[in-house]
Amino acid sequence: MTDPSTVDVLVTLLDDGVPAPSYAHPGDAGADLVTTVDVELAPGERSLVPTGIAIALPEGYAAFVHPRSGLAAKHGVTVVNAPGTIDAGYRGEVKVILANTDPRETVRLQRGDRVAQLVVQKVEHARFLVARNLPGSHRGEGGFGSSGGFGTA
Ligand SMILES: O=c1ccn([C@H]2C[C@H](O)[C@@H](COP(=O)(O)OP(=O)(O)OP(=O)(O)O)O2)c(=O)[nH]1
Ligand SMILES: [Mg+2]
Repeated sequence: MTDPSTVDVLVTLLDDGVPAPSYAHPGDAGADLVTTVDVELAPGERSLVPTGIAIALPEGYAAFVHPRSGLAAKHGVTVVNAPGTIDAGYRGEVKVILANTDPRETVRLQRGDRVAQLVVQKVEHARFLVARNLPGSHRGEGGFGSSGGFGTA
């Protein structure tokens, strides 16, 4: 497999001992983010978690904070606003809004744990052209399960 194309992103490390984001495997889409603090999440609780990094994305890019599937599957930990959007112009600390969806178990995360992953993507800016009518399409206005789905289809 060939490696994905790359883009240079400047990172400042705001916390000694916190690594720059890194990809666990060469072809991974997401670079792991760690928490700089210990976090305890009771069932249903959420927390704004610092990652110890700030980044400068080139114009025309954004980064998206995604949950990690292992934490989600094993512990019910997710990112509330998934995917969180990091704008190219944002220079503050990247933070992750974690929540514990498990109905019973408290989750304890430790400083240095990888809690989310950052996906860097090219983004387009739209010119929103106001029109009275939109061109027809096969789907039309159908949505929200119009193509069938579970059980009663
Ligand atoms: O998961 C996230 C989401 C956002 N941000 C930072 C970077 C982003 O550029 C900024 C604003 O995010 P967003 O536009 O989603 O939040 P908002 O509620 O619209 O705030 P604002 O009025 O500052 O745009 O907050 C994070 O660090 N983590
Ligand atoms: Mg905003």
